[in-house]
Amino acid sequence: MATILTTRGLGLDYGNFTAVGKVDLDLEANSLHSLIGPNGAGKTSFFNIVSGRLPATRGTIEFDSKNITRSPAHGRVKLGMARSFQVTSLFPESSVLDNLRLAALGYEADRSLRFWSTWSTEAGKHEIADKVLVELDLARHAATPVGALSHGTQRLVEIGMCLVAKPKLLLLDEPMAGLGLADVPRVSALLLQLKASYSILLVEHNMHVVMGISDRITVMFQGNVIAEGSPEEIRHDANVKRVYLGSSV
Ligand SMILES: Nc1ncnc2c1ncn2[C@@H]1O[C@H](COP(=O)(O)OP(=O)(O)OP(=O)(O)O)[C@@H](O)[C@H]1O
Repeated sequence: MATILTTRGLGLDYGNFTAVGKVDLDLEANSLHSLIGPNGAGKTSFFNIVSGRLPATRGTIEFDSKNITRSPAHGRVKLGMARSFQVTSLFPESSVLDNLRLAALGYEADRSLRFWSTWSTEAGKHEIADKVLVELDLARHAATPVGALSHGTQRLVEIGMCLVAKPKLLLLDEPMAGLGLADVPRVSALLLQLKASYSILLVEHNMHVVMGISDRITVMFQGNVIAEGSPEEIRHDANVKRVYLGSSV
């Protein structure tokens, strides 16, 4: 299987503090790879360097066979990397479809300053938004204001706002956070469905979800990788149990 993302010795220091030491990670294309670990392990910092939000202090990142270590965040988006939006980036009074269309237009960075005037001519972008609506089974909510949706459905819209960029790799930061019990299976099922078409790197604290849907799991602790393997391997890893899982799974 092809590898879509490879990091070697990737690290990030905040001044004298090392948040990410030297991380080697290989993400197979069309797989769901989870990054887990206790609070402060460095997962979000790792996401920030992979997405280009923060520059790496050391190491390299290869994405889709290109060295992107020094590429700006928008360059990585153009190459096919998308990071999930937070709830706050949705327009609550606009409909689901309008939010998706705006996101689709927003990915055209060179058009961003004049997107209102090109609204009616952006048929291609509308088409992508329409497709994502169907892909996420949100068609019945197309005209509903996002603010009127349940948390779970809003989370699907957030993921949809990544998909309109037609990414190869989705970086999802805690998609289950804040969801009610009833919404968790719905969002997990969507992630399972998406890995047929996208590669996914997932940071998530819900261990039942992680163990149920991941192909591979990397465990971080104090900035470094302490284990990597299948859910079964991770579940039985003595070191991982000691520092993170305990008897929770
Ligand atoms: N801007 C910053 N400046 C200094 N230290 C930071 C900064 N951001 C994060 N840290 C520290 O870096 C370490 C790693 O934080 P990070 O948020 O990456 O961990 P995490 O694994 O994502 O944790 P969580 O599961 O709680 O989100 C923590 O000790 C944190 O306090």
